[in-house]
Amino acid sequence: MSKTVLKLKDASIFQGNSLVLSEVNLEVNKGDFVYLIGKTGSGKSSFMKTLYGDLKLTKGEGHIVDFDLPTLKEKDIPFLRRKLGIVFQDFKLLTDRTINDNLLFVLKATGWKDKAKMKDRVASVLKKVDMETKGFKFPHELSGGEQQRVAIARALLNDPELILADEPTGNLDPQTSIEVMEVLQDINKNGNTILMATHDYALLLKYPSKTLKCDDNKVFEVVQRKAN
Ligand SMILES: Nc1ncnc2c1ncn2[C@@H]1O[C@H](COP(=O)(O)OP(=O)(O)OP(=O)(O)O)[C@@H](O)[C@H]1O
Repeated sequence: MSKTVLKLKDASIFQGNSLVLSEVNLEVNKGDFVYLIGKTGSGKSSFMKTLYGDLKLTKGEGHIVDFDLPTLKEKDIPFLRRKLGIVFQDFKLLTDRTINDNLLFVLKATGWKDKAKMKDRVASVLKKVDMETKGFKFPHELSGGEQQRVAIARALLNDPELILADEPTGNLDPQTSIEVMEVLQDINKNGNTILMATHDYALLLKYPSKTLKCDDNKVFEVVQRKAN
């Protein structure tokens, strides 16, 4: 049986006092690629934030990579995030240092000590996203698509059990979106589990996969018709 990396049962997601999503039930298993879609304001980001501990789960049950969300303490959040790889729409690279130093910074912050192993790890994740020759560059010297590939490499550093990608192609043109999507597809084929929020329906059609939709304060699975 495949391992469950995320499970929510009758969960409600709030922003302050306002209810964003209710009766959320879902399960993501190891190796899955799952889309989360829905129009602006439907709750995709709030949903993602709940999963990485930025919003508290106050109602219902939630379990993610061996962490229990309702009882998650502030001090547990860094440990939860070490088991997750998070990719944002706006890349969030540190602009004052090179790509290599961006990645080394994360390794240092997550307890890595051995310099040679750190260097190898950085080279290995950059290779996975086809950026192994660009480590010496600064973020502003890279295109948006390249920066996002680096952000994906950064998410892979600690071998995450689940990658949460919140609109990873939201700032990219259609062709570059496809290139970034190819990277995500590749790492999924290599065994990484991915939950990706998007409003890019073209990507869904091109790369069909399990799809959850936020609408009317609920999350439900959409059955995609396969193109003949
Ligand atoms: N920090 C906040 N404080 C209060 N309400 C918020 C906050 N962030 C979002 N909301 C509200 O929560 C609801 C869901 O927003 P959310 O950002 O999760 O939607 P979304 O589907 O991710 O939208 P988008 O695609 O525009 O990012 C909206 O009604 C929004 O106004």
